[in-house]
Amino acid sequence: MEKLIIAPSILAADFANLAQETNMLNESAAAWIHIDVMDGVFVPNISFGFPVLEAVRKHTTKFLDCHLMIEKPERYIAQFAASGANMITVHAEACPHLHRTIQQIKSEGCLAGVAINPGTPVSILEDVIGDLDLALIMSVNPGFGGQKFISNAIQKTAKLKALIDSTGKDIYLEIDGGVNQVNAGALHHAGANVLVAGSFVFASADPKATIQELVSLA
Ligand SMILES: O=C(CO)[C@H](O)[C@H](O)COP(=O)(O)O
Repeated sequence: MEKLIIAPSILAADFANLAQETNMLNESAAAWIHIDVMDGVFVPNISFGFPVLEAVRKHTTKFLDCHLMIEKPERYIAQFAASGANMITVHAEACPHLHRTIQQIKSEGCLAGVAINPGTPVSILEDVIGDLDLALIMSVNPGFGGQKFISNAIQKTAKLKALIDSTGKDIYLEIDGGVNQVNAGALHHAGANVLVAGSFVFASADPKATIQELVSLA
């Protein structure tokens, strides 16, 4: 089966010890680090922005996967790119001109992703899928870590995998929210090749072993 990338979300990390948390991820089997940016408008929570991204970037050469849960993200793409993002993922629901925003991300030298909420159908991606480097299915309603996995995400993953395959291109298929050892195998089997995991990793007794456990599912 295809290689599986684990992207631990630092939303669940200890922010007072971010350097140590990042160093732990550097030593782990996680290929990516997931950065959850929330604006208190698109989602009912505020997380962090550029200073935290810059701080993590200072301590790692790993791939930084930035998930923007913000309204009209086109206002800030250049600054996220300059702050160290490798992938910038915007929400389809938050972009009045989605195609233009995807092109803007690429023009800043980053890979471009689009995320969809649990209530948004995969079909919304049909007309942009060929332009994407990554498509992300939210398996919780965005805004908070530690929520319960919505199992319908597994069927959505299979639908998105079929859409990606129809392009003939290599496009990452990422799942975010409530990922753990119980659902990770089914998600990978349905076609996901990037799994975000926040609380499952950081609340575990041995985060590096937990990451290795998820990677080993592939
Ligand atoms: O985007 C997010 C919330 O909006 C988080 O990345 C996601 O919820 C991961 O956290 P957990 O693994 O604890 O569910």
